[in-house]
Amino acid sequence: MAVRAIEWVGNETGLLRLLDQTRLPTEIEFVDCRTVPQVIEAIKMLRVRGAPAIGVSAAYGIVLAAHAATGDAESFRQLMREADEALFASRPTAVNLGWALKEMGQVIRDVASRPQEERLRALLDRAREIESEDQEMCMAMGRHGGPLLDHAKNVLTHCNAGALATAGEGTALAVIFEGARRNPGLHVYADETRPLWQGARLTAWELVQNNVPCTVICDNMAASLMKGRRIDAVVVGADRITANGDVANKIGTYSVAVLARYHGIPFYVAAPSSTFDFELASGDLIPIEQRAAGEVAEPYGVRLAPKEAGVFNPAFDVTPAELVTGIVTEKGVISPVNADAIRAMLR
Ligand SMILES: CSC[C@H]1O[C@H](OP(=O)(O)O)[C@H](O)[C@@H]1O
Repeated sequence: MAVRAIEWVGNETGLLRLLDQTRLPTEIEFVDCRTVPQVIEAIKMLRVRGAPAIGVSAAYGIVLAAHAATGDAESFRQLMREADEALFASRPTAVNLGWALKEMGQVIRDVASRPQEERLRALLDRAREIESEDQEMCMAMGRHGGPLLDHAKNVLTHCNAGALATAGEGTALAVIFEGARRNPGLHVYADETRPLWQGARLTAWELVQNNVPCTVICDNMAASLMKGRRIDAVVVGADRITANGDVANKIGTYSVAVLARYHGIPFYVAAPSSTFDFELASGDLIPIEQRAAGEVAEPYGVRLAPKEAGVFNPAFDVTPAELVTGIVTEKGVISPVNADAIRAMLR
């Protein structure tokens, strides 16, 4: 994809340029972040979104924080701790955010007593590594997952787990793009993914940009397509996978997984090792982000429900491991999913 979701511009004193995904698919606009609050606003407003992309953006946010942390070692540590906590609090479900901040935290501890120029260079080097590692993991997930679609005609995906959600080609979409390269007849059904339409606005845009045939459907249409034997496989991304293989992903993923199981359709999850949270035993422990009522009841300022009505707007749900046919990681496909298989593959 020619347009990058995330780009560090310049040297150690540079800035973080983010593609503003709230403007897609009709406008290509960027936001230049020079401060941590600007990065936090972009994450909270989903200008940048997707578990790996959030992690990479937070890593660069730590570099931006260091620009202002020019004092002695103790004041540096204090300011960086405040930046870490503020970035960590921006969105609670995607574990990649916390993972990236932990990685940057190690560098902060290592360089706190060094001159400022050395601090900035070390932090930028690690943030760039996190970005390039994610790019490599996306390619590897494509390699491992693409063959799963060799005999598929139609694949369904939910939300957006593509280049817009990562630093590379995506997770689920990396599998689908490689699947389309190996199997040129592959067609994709993209759930629109209410309430923020990541599927219609972002996944369809990425597929069209990459000349992969796709059809946008409402989230309530997948069942009929499956009943009509129009779906051969499902591939989705993930925001957090717990030690037992339970998967947190965009709201609506669990519904798709139940439907796929009922109709005997393989349900794959694509996620890098940075999406696994071995500190949580099961998915019921995953913090689920609750978002504003307006996203459901008044999108783009159009009132769709009475103000007096309550609104339920969880951003994610949890699919139990037993509904997952396999998890595509950068180290291979874990199937059938279980805690031992995950640990053996990723540790
Ligand atoms: C490759 S992670 C993509 C993952 O993130 C999305 O959530 P959001 O758009 O709210 O950041 C969705 O759950 C995707 O599957």
